[in-house]
This record gives sequence, C-alpha cells and structure tokens, in this order.
Amino acid sequence: MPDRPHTRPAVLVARAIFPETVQRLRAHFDVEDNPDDVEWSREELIQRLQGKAGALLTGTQRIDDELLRACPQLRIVANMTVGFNNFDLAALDAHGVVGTNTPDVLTETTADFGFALLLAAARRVTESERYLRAGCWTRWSYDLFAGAEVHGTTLGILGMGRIGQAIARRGAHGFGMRVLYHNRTRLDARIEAECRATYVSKDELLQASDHLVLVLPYTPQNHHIIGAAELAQMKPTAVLVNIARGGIVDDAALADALRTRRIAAAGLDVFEGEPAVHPGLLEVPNVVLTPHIASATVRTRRAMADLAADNLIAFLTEGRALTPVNAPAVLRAGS
Ligand SMILES: O=CC(=O)O
Repeated sequence: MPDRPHTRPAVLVARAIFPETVQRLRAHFDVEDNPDDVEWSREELIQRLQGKAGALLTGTQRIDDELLRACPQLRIVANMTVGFNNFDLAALDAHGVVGTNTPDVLTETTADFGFALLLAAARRVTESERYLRAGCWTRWSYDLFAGAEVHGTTLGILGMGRIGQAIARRGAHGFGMRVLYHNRTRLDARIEAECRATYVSKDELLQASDHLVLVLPYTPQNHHIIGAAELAQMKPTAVLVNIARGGIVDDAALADALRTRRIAAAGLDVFEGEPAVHPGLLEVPNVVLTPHIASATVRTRRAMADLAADNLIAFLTEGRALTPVNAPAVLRAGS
C-alpha cells in the first residue's frame, strides 16, 4: 500500500503579528497569515478558517457555536491575550475545541501600566501637557494642576488575580499605600500577607478607597459592575482606573461622574464598544485615555505572541496545550 501523503496541519494567524513568530509557526504548519492586517469580516474569517486546525487570535474575534459549527476542522483557538471573553466556553467544550490565553507573561507589564494611568490621572499629567503644548503656560502658580496624592493613600483593587496582586505589591511596597481588595473569592492568607492587602466587601472597597483600580475579567456578571450607583459611593477625590475590559464600567455613567466631578479623575485603557469611545469621555478633561495598550511593551508583546504560537505547536504536535482555559471532555479528532 502506498504511504499516505504526509499533510501538515494548517493554521490561520488572524491579525498581523511579529514576522519571527509566523516563521516559527511555518516550521510546523501550513500557515495563512494576515501581514497587512486587513480587517476581515466574520464571514471572511469563517471562510479563511476552512480546513484550519488552529487559529492564532487577538481576543477580538468571537468564537461561538455558529463559528465552530461552520469550521469543523478547528481544534484549537489561541488568543494572544490573557482575557478570553471572546470565547464562548460552553460552545468550545461542546465542539471539543481547546482555547488558550497568555497568562503570566504580561502580568508585571500590565501592572506597571495600571500605575502609569493612576499616576497620570491623579497628577493630571496629560491634562497639563495639553495646556503646555497649547502655549497656555505663562507663569508658575501655587495651584497650577494641583492633583491628588497617590503615595500613602488607600488603594482599592477590584479583581485580585495575578495582575491585581502585582498592582497591590506596587502600591504596598513601592508607594506605601494601604491596600484593600474585593474579589469573587478571598485569597489565601499567604498571598494577602505578601501583597499586604486586606479583603473587604465591594461596598467598603468603593467607599474607603482613595483610588480604585479595576482588574477583573469581563463576564456577564461583571457587566457594568461599576455604574452610577457605584460611582456615587466613591470619594469625590477618587481616581478610577480601568485596565480590565470595556463593559465592566458603564462609560456613559462614568462620563457623567467625571463631568459633574462626582469623582476627581479616571484613567482608562479599555472602553465599551472600543475602538469607539463614548463621546462624553472625549469631552471631559479629567480623564486619561489610552488605546488598549496596557501590555504593550515590545518584550511583552513578543512573549504573548510566542506563547500563543507555543500553544498551537504543543497542542497540534503533542496534543497538550500549555495554557488552556477549558478542558473539553472529548476533543475534536485531528485530520
Ligand atoms: O487586554 C488584553 C489582554 O487580555 O491580554
């Protein structure tokens, strides 16, 4: 009997990423990539996924029952993000498809950025830079862009996973802050001690924090977990930082709270419906706005791309994903 021709698995890289990472994938797979970073419609994505066993994604492509039905050869979807709210996990499980994310490699970098936003918003960095660039700075005055203190204040953290803990360590050990946190489950005493963080109820967190950083995953339960009622509980001098996901904050309510100075300022890296930004947020001066870049250092983005690629390689060549987010009882058969 003639040997069956050896076919390599085919994978799709849905967005432009580091060429070196694509090269690494080409050593194992037939790769279709998107070097020009064309914005594919969902229909086009589904069409390009035909015959593909794996896909490297960037967290914005919705992977659900409809897509998985239409792509019966797909066995693994590898996000180049730690968040995976683009995956319908029940659908992945039902179709025997593994999803992966990129935890750990971005933890410290993202925590740095949380602090960058907190400091920038509290100390009015971007607002004062706009003033200077506009040629408005004519002389020193005692209250020019006087902002809120950060060191020695009370830092609240909503969502105490890996990134939340890295922020707590920066606050407690670097800025001498008292750290409060609220999380779905309380951390064990060793981690609390290491982060010097105290568990409190959500209401206490909102009321007692001088500044509040949001680092929780987006789930239906967390939709608008910070809305008008929660903002009303915060101190009027507080700064709110969102490096989690759009949709966790009700952006319309936040724009209103910033406009009326219900809270002092905000630093936002993620938005409901991004890349669109609520017009009310664009109108107020007391908010620092960045385009979803909390993990964007060159080294970290390389590590994220590499980990997503390593997940595809490990799973499609050896049958084990490195950082899976689900464990389907039955896996889709390989082709
Ligand atoms: O938002 C970015 C990520 O989830 O990694």
